[in-house]
Amino acid sequence: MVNRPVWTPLHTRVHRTLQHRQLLKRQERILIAVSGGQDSLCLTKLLLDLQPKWGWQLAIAHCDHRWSKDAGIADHVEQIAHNWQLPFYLQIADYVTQSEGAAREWRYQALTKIAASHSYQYIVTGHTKSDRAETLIYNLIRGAGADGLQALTWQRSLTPDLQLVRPMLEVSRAETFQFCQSFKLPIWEDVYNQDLSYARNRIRQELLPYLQTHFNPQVEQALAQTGELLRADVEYLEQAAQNLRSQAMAITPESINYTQQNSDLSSLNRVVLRDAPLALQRRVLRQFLQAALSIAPTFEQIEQLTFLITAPNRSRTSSLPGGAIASPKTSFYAEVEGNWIIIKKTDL
Ligand SMILES: Nc1ncnc2c1ncn2[C@@H]1O[C@H](COP(=O)(O)OP(=O)(O)OP(=O)(O)O)[C@@H](O)[C@H]1O
Repeated sequence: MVNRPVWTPLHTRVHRTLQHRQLLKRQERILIAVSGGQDSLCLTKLLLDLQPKWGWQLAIAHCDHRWSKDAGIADHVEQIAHNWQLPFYLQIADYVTQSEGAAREWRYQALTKIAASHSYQYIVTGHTKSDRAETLIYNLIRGAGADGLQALTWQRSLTPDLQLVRPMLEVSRAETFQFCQSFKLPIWEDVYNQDLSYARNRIRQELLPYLQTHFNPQVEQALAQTGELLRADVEYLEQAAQNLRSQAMAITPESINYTQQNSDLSSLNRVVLRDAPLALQRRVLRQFLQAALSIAPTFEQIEQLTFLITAPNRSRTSSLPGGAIASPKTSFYAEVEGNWIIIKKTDL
């Protein structure tokens, strides 16, 4: 007789979320990113139990940052994969990453590499509603716009063939803990989670409990909802900005003239932008700078370009960084020529 998994309300919720949001397809090959902590263990158990309904092929991937305090986690996760009879893939960092940010970047690269070499179309992570609330606060303090505050999204493309999916953004950390307890899942206690020198940990352990006690007992839920509302707003605005940008960059005899004169530079028709709302103007200009110079523009750089939409002929920005296309001998700036805002290059 086949042992049916014990079904909980959380199983039903995640199953419905996957259906409703169309996050994962049936029969797909899915790589679960497992750190060994409560969230990714909870996710693995849920997907394993849902697997007969969806026909997925599941596997576990773990990234070893080679931090001394992490010694033993990789073996622990491998043992879990073995017990659940799932394929296990391990990537070990070539060198020890220092910052949280660098570790995260390496981790996503490592996961992408595993997925590409074993033909997985999805990587799933155990991010929760609590992570969403923390990320929102973290980015708010650093001065992010709506894009930073939408924080974690349900899915995004890592490469044209690979999606990152976060199926548990409506589940709280308290719930994943409860779930792991009730199924006696072997959680690895991450010692870094106690270290208050990491901003995220201080937000989780001090700031959120403070807000909960003194301002709103449901603060986590409220912040996660704000993140979700902003996610939909950002998606809509980005799409509208892309449409407007293609109009402003449409090839006309005038623009051909400019591109012939300056074959490597980009131009944008400012007349098309003039009557657009400021929110769209800023987004178009950010996309334009990103595409032309391969940079993530700052607030000030975007503001300088926004000013050019109505500025007199020949107005220009101060020097702009060249990102991937920079060399020590060149610098860039944007200048108004008639109806056009043009990115120009000067040789120093
Ligand atoms: N070492 C690891 N190996 C594999 N997966 C990991 C590892 N660390 C984290 N993950 C995955 O990422 C999820 C989030 O982990 P955590 O919150 O620690 O990372 P984070 O740095 O905040 O991530 P992000 O920047 O994506 O928000 C985990 O639930 C797990 O799915």
